[in-house]
Order: sequence, then C-alpha cells, then structure tokens
Amino acid sequence: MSVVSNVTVKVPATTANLGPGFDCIGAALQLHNEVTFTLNNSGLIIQASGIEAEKVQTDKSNLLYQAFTKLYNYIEQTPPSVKIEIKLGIPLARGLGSSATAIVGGLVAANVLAGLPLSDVQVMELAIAMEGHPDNVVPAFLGGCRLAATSSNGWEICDITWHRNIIPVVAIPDFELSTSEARLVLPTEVSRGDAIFNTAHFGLLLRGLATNREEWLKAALQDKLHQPYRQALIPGYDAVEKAAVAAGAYGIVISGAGPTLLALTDPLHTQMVASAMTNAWKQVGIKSTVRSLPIDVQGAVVL
Ligand SMILES: Nc1ncnc2c1ncn2[C@@H]1O[C@H](COP(=O)(O)OP(=O)(O)O)[C@@H](O)[C@H]1O
Ligand SMILES: N[C@@H](CCOP(=O)(O)O)C(=O)O
Repeated sequence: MSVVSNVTVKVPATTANLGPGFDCIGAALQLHNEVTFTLNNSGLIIQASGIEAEKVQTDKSNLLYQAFTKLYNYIEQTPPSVKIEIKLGIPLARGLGSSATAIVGGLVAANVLAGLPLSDVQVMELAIAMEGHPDNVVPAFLGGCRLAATSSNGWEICDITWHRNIIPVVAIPDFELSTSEARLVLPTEVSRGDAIFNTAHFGLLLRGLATNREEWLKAALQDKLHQPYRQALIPGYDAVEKAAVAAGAYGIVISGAGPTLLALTDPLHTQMVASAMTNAWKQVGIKSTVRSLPIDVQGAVVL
C-alpha cells in the first residue's frame, strides 16, 4: 500500500566509457533532469518542460513511464495511474545519459510510490537490465565515478577516485546520435592486441584519475574498442581533438555513445580548452554548447 501520493526525483547526467572503459565506467556530472510522479485518477498525463522538451514522448512509450511500469511489473502489482512532470536540463541523444536519467528516475519514483518494496541494489540491478549496460545508470543512481563488473552475485560496484584538479569539459554539438545507432557500428569481436591495449590503458586511466599524473592521463584516454568506429559518426572529431589538446587538454574522448566530446584538463586551462573546442566545431559548421561540469557526487536524489 502506497503511503505517499507524489514523488520528485532529481538525476544527474553522466559521461560513460571515459575512453578505454567501454561499457564499464562512467561519472555523474552536475547537470540534471527532474521528474515528479503524482498519483491521479484520470489516466496517464505527461508534461515536459526545459531543454528540448518538445522531443520527449508523451504517451506510454515514454522511457520514464516504461521504467515506472517495469518496477510495478517486477513486484507483480498493477502500475497506478499517474501524472508525470518532467524538467529537462540534459539534451537528448547526445551521450550525456538522458536515457539513464529516465530509467533511474522512473524506477526510483515507482519504488517510493510503491512503499519501498525493493532495496537500492535491486533498483540499480533493474536499471542495468533495462539499459543493457551499467556505465551510465550506475553513476546516475549513485553519483561520483563508478566502475561496474559482473560477479557471481550480480554486480560489483566500485567507486573510483577522481582527483579534484581533473576538470571535465563537455562539448555538446547541436545534432543527435542515438546510442542504439552508435552501437550498431561496433564489431562483435576484437583482436587480442586491441584487448591488451584497452586493458593496459584502462589501468592507466584509473591510476591517472586518482593521481592527476599528467603523462598517465595523456596516454590513458586512448581506446580501441569503440572510439575508432564511432569517430566517423562525429564530424569534426579530429579538429576538436587537435584544438583541445593545443589549448591544454590531456586529451578528448567520446562521451557515452556520442556525439558529445569530453575533454579532461586542469583548472588553469579549462576556459581555453572550452573556447578551443567551440571554435573548432564552428569552423566545420557545427554549433555547440561547451561547458565545464564538475562531478556530481549525490546521484539520484528524492526531493
Ligand atoms: N526524460 C526523458 N523522458 C523520456 N524519455 C527520455 C528522457 N530522456 C531520454 N529519453 C529517451 O532516451 C532517448 C535517448 O537515449 P540515448 O539514445 O541512449 O541517448 P543518451 O545518450 O541521451 O542517453 C530519447 O530519444 C528518448 O527516447
Ligand atoms: N557504454 C555505452 C554508453 C552509452 O551512454 P549514453 O550516455 O550515450 O547513453 C555506449 O558507449 O554505448
């Protein structure tokens, strides 16, 4: 039996993969979506406001609603009739985890309205199952930078130290790239050489993030599992990379499945890196919004 009639959940954006950590690591960023679910007697109502609100589905196919019903189905209850009010701060299909915010927001809201039948671990595992990979839903749920690995008991989640002087700068272009489309270009098998390359660089990334050691971070952002295949989907990638590095970034990676590009830099170079990325994209005719976004340590919050 539900004890509350409405709930508001705020969920952060994420940047997944971080180069060599394809499908296993991601960090939450201080940019948020917020959603309120209110029990009603008049059938499903969905209202969206904020950035790109007109693009959000307002029927039962809406991902927030899909996640909401997923939890009720899981606990073998009929989902109640609800009004859903969405405030969007994260642009859709840009590699900043908008789908993860919808999945986590819908599941967390359903769990609260259903009287907390599931533990946090159960909710998180449902989120991973819905998204199909853990690297955006886990940091969206827990905050910080998180590594997820399967174990015989489900998932082991590890918090990854992110040195405070490593500044994420995201360059968000004005075109979309859906995650499903960006996954279609990936090979299903990779060579042993590429697997070894990524294992080494991922280890280096974890140590680089913890220590802020410049030469480790510069080398660590390389990847052979997804970025080489996806770069062709992002016009201007090489120009933005060159400009960011010349302005003082350690390097750039594709944020999530793209097309947003993430640069890592230090506090002194943040503004120069941001301007360089904006200008580089402008020169190939692409408008972008470039922002330095600190790591979000809270994750999903019930307000
Ligand atoms: N707040 C939201 N409410 C409903 N659906 C959403 C919301 N945010 C994202 N989505 C759905 O997720 C899709 C984008 O997911 P995806 O292609 O994985 O890109 P992203 O990198 O932004 O997660 C949108 O086109 C939309 O269908
Ligand atoms: N590992 C996934 C991450 C997708 O993240 P998103 O923020 O783009 O949804 C992938 O690279 O496909």
